[in-house]
Amino acid sequence: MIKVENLTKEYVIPKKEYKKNIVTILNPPKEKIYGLKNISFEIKEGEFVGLVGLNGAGKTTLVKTLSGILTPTQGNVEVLGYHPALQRKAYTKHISVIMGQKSSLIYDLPVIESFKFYKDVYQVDQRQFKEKIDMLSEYLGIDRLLHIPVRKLSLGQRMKCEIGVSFLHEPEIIFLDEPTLGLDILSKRSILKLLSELNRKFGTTMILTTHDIEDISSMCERMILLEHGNILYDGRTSEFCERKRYKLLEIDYIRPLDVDGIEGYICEAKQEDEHHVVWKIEAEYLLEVIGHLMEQKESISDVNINTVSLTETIYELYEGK
Ligand SMILES: Nc1ncnc2c1ncn2[C@@H]1O[C@H](COP(=O)(O)OP(=O)(O)OP(=O)(O)O)[C@@H](O)[C@H]1O
Repeated sequence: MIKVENLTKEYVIPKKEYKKNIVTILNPPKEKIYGLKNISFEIKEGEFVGLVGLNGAGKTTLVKTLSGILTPTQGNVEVLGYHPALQRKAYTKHISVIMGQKSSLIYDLPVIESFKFYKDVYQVDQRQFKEKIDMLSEYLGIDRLLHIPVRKLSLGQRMKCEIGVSFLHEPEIIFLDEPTLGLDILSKRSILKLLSELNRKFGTTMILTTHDIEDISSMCERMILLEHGNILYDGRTSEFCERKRYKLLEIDYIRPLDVDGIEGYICEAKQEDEHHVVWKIEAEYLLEVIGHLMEQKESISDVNINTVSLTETIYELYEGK
């Protein structure tokens, strides 16, 4: 459904600092910035993929390239058999793009007017439109919002309406660029849950970008982690979480601990006081370490296990720790 081969996207921008002379004044030098560097992957129909990465990782560049807004500098992008940037008009009938920072709704008019506008844009017939409105308002719980001007909606309510509008023409793919930006934790959860249900109910392929891996860990089976335009990880989210997750073992001890045979599993040891140490262990070695501690339980007065957040784990991965 989505096939990306050796995709590179460069931006050419004016150089900030350069020596001024007659040549450079007449022809100011430019520099290249890489949005994406030679990346390849495929996405199958019905997948819900999380695109994760820090600021500037290339998430928006990838979404814009996949949705036909940007043209690749090099490489090949094929979505639903289309070349998005070259066949944009025919292609956009099959997709929707939701951007957390931008609204596709008409700010001063009641929400229903935006639905009517997109009905005409996508040439949805009147009977289908009525059915869709009924179904979406019930599903998204937006029926009482339809007659309120967009400007009076909360961010969470607006996002539900954005999702409603984006489903009007039954797109095969929805690109969501940080749809939960600025939402409080409850609205965020409710939007993510809705998206996950819509993906399951309609089989719509969804590509969601976020900074926050915790957002996607429960709903996207697959994640692609980007860093400086490269793919750092592409695979099952659960596998990433299991493999990369760290545990913190807080140990209170009476006598010095014997770490023979397990010292290799302790990524970090923080001696908090004379009888209290915190070990950072990769989750997959936790049982072995606990087993080893059990053998010296007379020396130990208490052990607590905590989990390091996934976001923190990703930051460490970026920093190459
Ligand atoms: N229009 C542009 N002109 C020049 N450089 C750009 C442009 N858009 C993006 N870039 C650069 O491309 C790189 C990737 O940016 P992009 O916006 O795709 O990252 P992102 O992962 O979406 O970041 P964020 O989470 O901050 O939105 C960055 O170095 C950015 O400065």
